[in-house]
Amino acid sequence: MNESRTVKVALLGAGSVGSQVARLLLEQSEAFAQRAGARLELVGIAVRNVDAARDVDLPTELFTTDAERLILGADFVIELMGGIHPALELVTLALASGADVVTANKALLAHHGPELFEIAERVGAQLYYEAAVGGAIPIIRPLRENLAGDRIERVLGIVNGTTNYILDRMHTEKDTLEESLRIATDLGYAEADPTADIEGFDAQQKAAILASIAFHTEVPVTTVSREGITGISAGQIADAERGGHVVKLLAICERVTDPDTGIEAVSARVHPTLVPADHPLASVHGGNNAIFVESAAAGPLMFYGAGAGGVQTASAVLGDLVSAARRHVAGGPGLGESMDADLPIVAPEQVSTRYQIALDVADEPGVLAQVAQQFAEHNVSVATAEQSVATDGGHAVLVIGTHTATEGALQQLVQALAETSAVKRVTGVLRVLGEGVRA
Ligand SMILES: NC(=O)C1=CN([C@@H]2O[C@H](COP(=O)(O)OP(=O)(O)OC[C@H]3O[C@@H](n4cnc5c(N)ncnc54)[C@H](O)[C@@H]3O)[C@@H](O)[C@H]2O)C=CC1
Ligand SMILES: N[C@@H](CC=O)C(=O)O
Ligand code: NA
Repeated sequence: MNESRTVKVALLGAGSVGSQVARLLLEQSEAFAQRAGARLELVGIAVRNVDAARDVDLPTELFTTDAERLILGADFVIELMGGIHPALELVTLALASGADVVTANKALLAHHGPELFEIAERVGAQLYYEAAVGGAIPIIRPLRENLAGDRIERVLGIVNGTTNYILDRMHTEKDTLEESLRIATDLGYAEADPTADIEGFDAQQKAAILASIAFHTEVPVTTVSREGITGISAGQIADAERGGHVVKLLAICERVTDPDTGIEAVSARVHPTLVPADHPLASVHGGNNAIFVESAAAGPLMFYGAGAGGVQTASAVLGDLVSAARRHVAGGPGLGESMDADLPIVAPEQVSTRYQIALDVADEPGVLAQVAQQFAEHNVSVATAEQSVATDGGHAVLVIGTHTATEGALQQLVQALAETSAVKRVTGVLRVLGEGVRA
């Protein structure tokens, strides 16, 4: 190895993740030089305001507002600004100029991945993105490299640290969504606009990325059905606990085979899910993430750890940088993205799962029969039913668990229930995680 060689690294963004990447890159330059076979010189950090206060002390002379100029003088560009614009234009510029790019930007990859990978392939540059899914957890490289010789059936888990932190506090501290989000933001977990977290857009983007790699199929982010956690009430959390569950926001990506035709397709979705309290996913606390991968030969694998946080995510970014630098020094082609399977995508209404439906109903005879009739008419089979009188005594609460039903049938059923005279209100609909890691 020739550590006297130097490669130039430009950093875009010095927020929660970027400031930690810069600090570690400066503090551990000797160790990185040994591992990469070249000195990784941080030549500049592009920010919006060079005088802004920062959590980490970094040499002021590194800061610039001229991102384009910085990029054009670099061998590697680390993009940690977030958002689509100007990240898209800057990453495009970097790749087109032949620089390898490391990014943690799932929004950018989910919306513009194919065009960026195409530019990278055309010019022989590399685009690395381990930090974009699961923060510090190695999951992109295992899917792209270690499992490239296997057939993946399902990727399922918790992929957003902010919402896991919030739901965890709603269970354990009986805290509100708003207060928990404030703390998650202070901890550096949340996106610049936390709507991305709580409405499930961030998890949707991650699901699109995971499904694309796992099934060798371009899965557009718009085909991933999404429901966030803003509709989850303290009452639903209490009901979940009474029924031996916890509520988790899950991303579920699976290969499904039509039993009649044998045709395979991909389904990807994100929604709050009732997880049995003794399931491993129920023990994933705080900002942690956990992702199960089920594959034909390897069987079930679980990836667990810090899914958000500045310094934790910096680990994944720097791992990519060292890999990229080694390839740069050693030469040779990097890994290509293989989207050759090109499977069709399952329409959201055809996805099957189990549900739990909570209803406020009139406390009078004949109600159960009316409700049961709606289930029968919509071909949704009842697995469990529990009725209790509401604390105000004015009505009854009915919680019904279903056998597996399609999303389409479920939506029609919920609408019909809402219009049934005995039903005062449909208070909650949650999907239920099935046997093993299935949903
Ligand atoms: N915070 C976390 O736990 C994780 C974040 N990510 C991703 O990493 C990226 C960065 O996230 P954070 O560090 O949390 O964001 P942040 O909001 O804390 O930092 C963003 C930085 O980029 C700079 N920036 C934004 N727009 C700019 C522009 N137009 N020109 C120049 N500078 C600009 C900001 O001034 C700030 O320094 C995002 O893509 C995020 O989704 C990924 C995994 C975990
Ligand atoms: N906002 C994201 C950050 C990491 O991807 C999250 O909370 O998971
Ligand atoms: Na990761």
